[in-house]
Amino acid sequence: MVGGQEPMSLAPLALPITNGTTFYNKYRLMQPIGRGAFGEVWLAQDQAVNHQYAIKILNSGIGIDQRLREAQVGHAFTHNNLVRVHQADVATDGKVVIAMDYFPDGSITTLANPVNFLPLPMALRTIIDMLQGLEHLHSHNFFHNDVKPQNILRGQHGQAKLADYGIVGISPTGAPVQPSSWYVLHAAPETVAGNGIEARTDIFQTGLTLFRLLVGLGTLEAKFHSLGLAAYADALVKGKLITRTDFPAYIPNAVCRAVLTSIDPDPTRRFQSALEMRRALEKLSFPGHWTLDVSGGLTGVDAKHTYRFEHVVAGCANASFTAFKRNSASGRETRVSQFTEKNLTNAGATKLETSFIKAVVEGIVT
Ligand SMILES: Nc1ncnc2c1ncn2[C@@H]1O[C@H](COP(=O)(O)OP(=O)(O)OP(=O)(O)O)[C@@H](O)[C@H]1O
Repeated sequence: MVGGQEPMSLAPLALPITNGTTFYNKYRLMQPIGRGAFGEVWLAQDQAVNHQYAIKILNSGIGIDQRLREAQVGHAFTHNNLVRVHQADVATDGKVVIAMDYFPDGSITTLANPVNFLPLPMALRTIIDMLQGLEHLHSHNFFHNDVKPQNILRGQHGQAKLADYGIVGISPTGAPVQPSSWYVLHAAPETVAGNGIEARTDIFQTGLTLFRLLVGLGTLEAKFHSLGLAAYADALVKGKLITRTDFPAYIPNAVCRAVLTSIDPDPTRRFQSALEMRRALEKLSFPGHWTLDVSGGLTGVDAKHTYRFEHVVAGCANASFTAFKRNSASGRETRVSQFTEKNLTNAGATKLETSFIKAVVEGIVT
């Protein structure tokens, strides 16, 4: 059970963190696989049972109890969508070493296309999976409080696994608790206002995570850098940081609404539970989506075709829009006459482009 009571033994030596170092006579470090604010993560071989683990080595900047709590939370739950911690220990130099399941595919951020977003079905699937992990944590009154793309790992069968329990809040009753810290890009209004974290705070962070998966992993960071901390927090609190216009045309309205509901500044207007949010997302299914091809152009994809378009502007009142679809099996490309027109204004061509993009997602291109 969580609560600082796990047995621990002191490792005899403060060891260097480098290839070949062996912790606790069994975890032999093989290669670094990631770095966070509080330490680093290594792939290690457990020489006793011949199995690979991810070893997180947490530096001594924060108290041992708090760092061990991360391990205790990760050890307390066994769930298909939560990363499991197997063991933890404290070295004599104060480093905390945590052994957890190793996921060779890393975080879902590795699936992003050249402009840093995930295909719509993959983004929705990831969040639906991850919400099941959150449901499990919430059912025990644990609030994750660090939901973000880097903390969602890819399991053996492609399923999303929520990781990193470093700033989890544990509530005896389910009431809000004060977090030890929070991730500034995803800070919910109630957290900024000093009212702590609760299950709906994780919903807020999940909404921002979904937004980043759909629109661009770096989108919030870019807003943060252009606005500065105070204006960014103010916009989040007022519900103005992300509006409908921040979503490109290839994100369906129902998905935009789900994101905007989950990041409503008023927790009572968000999805009220991870289950409610999951059920809402499970209803959203689209035959097509758009991604970027290697040359930087948008490419539509569905089960049978790929789609592209040419939007040519020859003068202020002389634009044309041509839509194409290519049969994926035969490779044959044809024009889509329903969405092809000449002698348009640029605004008219842009309108047709938006309609085509949406039609591909909704599967209504004939
Ligand atoms: N169990 C694991 N298996 C495979 N890769 C992992 C595992 N745990 C973490 N990683 C990789 O290491 C990276 C760093 O993880 P870590 O939890 O230390 O930091 P973070 O979440 O990125 O940052 P912070 O600690 O600042 O929130 C992750 O983004 C992921 O790519």
